[in-house]
Amino acid sequence: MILLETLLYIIKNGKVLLIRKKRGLGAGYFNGVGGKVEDNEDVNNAAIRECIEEIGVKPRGLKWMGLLEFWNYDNNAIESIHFVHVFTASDYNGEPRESDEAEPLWFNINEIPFNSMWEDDSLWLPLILSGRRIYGRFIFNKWRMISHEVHSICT
Ligand SMILES: Nc1[nH]c(=O)nc2c1ncn2[C@H]1C[C@H](O)[C@@H](COP(=O)(O)OP(=O)(O)OP(=O)(O)O)O1
Repeated sequence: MILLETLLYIIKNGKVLLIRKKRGLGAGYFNGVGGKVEDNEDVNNAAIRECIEEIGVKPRGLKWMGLLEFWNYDNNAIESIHFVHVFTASDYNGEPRESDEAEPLWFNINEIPFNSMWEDDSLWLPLILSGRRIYGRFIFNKWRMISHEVHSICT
């Protein structure tokens, strides 16, 4: 199963807006807003739509910050491969609100709750928050990370 997905981080006044995910893959973890790209949708529009659906705000000033691959094995068989386009946004319209999918919360950029996030996030999110574009590939077995690589993208 190959999946195309998005993640978006709104960064404003030295803080980043995360969600506590309430259901689906990674439920209970803090993460950016995001989800699956729909048929005939580009990744930018998917990132905007997911933000509106999950926390009720329209992000502005979107920047494409990189591509992450999450390969999840179940012993020797591939269970899923996720291609995730990552964006930042510098502003938004509306007021963040909770939905049945997500609870939005602001964190200082240097106080990200990595202990309550996906294992891979501490390896790449600080780079993105410092303005670097990246490519990363993370290999999991039953969603426990077994190897990783992270590269800056030359611009
Ligand atoms: N290892 C990982 N680290 C990370 O930071 N985010 C990950 C991740 N593996 C998956 N994700 C993110 C990417 C994407 O935004 C989201 C996909 O989860 P889901 O399939 O539950 O999506 P949703 O249910 O929110 O999407 P929809 O079905 O479109 O509503 O999880």
